[in-house]
Amino acid sequence: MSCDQRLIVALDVHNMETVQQLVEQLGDSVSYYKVGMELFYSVGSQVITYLRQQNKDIFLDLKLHDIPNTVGQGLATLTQLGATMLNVHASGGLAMMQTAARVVKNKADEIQVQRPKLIAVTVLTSMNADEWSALRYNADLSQQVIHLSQLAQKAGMDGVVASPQEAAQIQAVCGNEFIIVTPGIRPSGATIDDQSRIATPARALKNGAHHLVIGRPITAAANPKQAVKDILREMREQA
Ligand SMILES: O=C(O)c1cc(=O)[nH]c(=O)n1[C@@H]1O[C@H](COP(=O)(O)O)[C@@H](O)[C@H]1O
Repeated sequence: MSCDQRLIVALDVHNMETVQQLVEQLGDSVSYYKVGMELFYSVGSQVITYLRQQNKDIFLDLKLHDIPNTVGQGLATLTQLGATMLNVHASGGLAMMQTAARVVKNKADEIQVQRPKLIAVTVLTSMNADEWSALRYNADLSQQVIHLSQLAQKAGMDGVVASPQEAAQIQAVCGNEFIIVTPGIRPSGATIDDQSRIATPARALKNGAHHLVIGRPITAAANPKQAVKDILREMREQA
């Protein structure tokens, strides 16, 4: 089974033993993994070292959201770990994202490594219309996702994290080169869990997503390797 760079498997587990079991089991069928808060806060940078040794690409998803200086200093350290992609929250604002982009570029140049891609989280895929209106922003949810995508592009981000339901609109306003990463992917019949704005892998790709982030439908499956196989087949049918 060949791998597909468009699939990013979210390693939302909290020890190295489980990581190694999953990565060994999935073998060559998966080349790109996401390390998020649960795993990074539990085991630290050893998981990045391990995945690099396995020649895997890594999306280090720590969703930084703070004042520009703090985010910049945090990213300067993270840039040294060797992840393929890092992220911040777009709602941290234009100045914060500009600082983030500048710091990552400067640090990568300084230590002579490939610059990690830097993307911005728009509105979390777990959020539905009711929850959104309780936050009392002026724009409606999808308008806000598009607005934050444009702001991220203006700040020099390489792309955004958004739901597959907004991907087509983002592509229309930000163009094909702007990376769209979509979690909230559920193959038909899968448990929805805490996600809200979801789509199938096929629909997400049709809408213009470059990368699909998929966690529990694979990691909690009785047979994760078979789950990947089924998802890759569906993705290829869309190619
Ligand atoms: O930045 C992310 O990766 C992210 C953003 C978002 O809006 N929604 C979202 O679900 N994610 C992450 O994507 C993964 C989705 O996992 P599953 O719901 O298990 O497929 C989780 O690791 C989330 O942290």
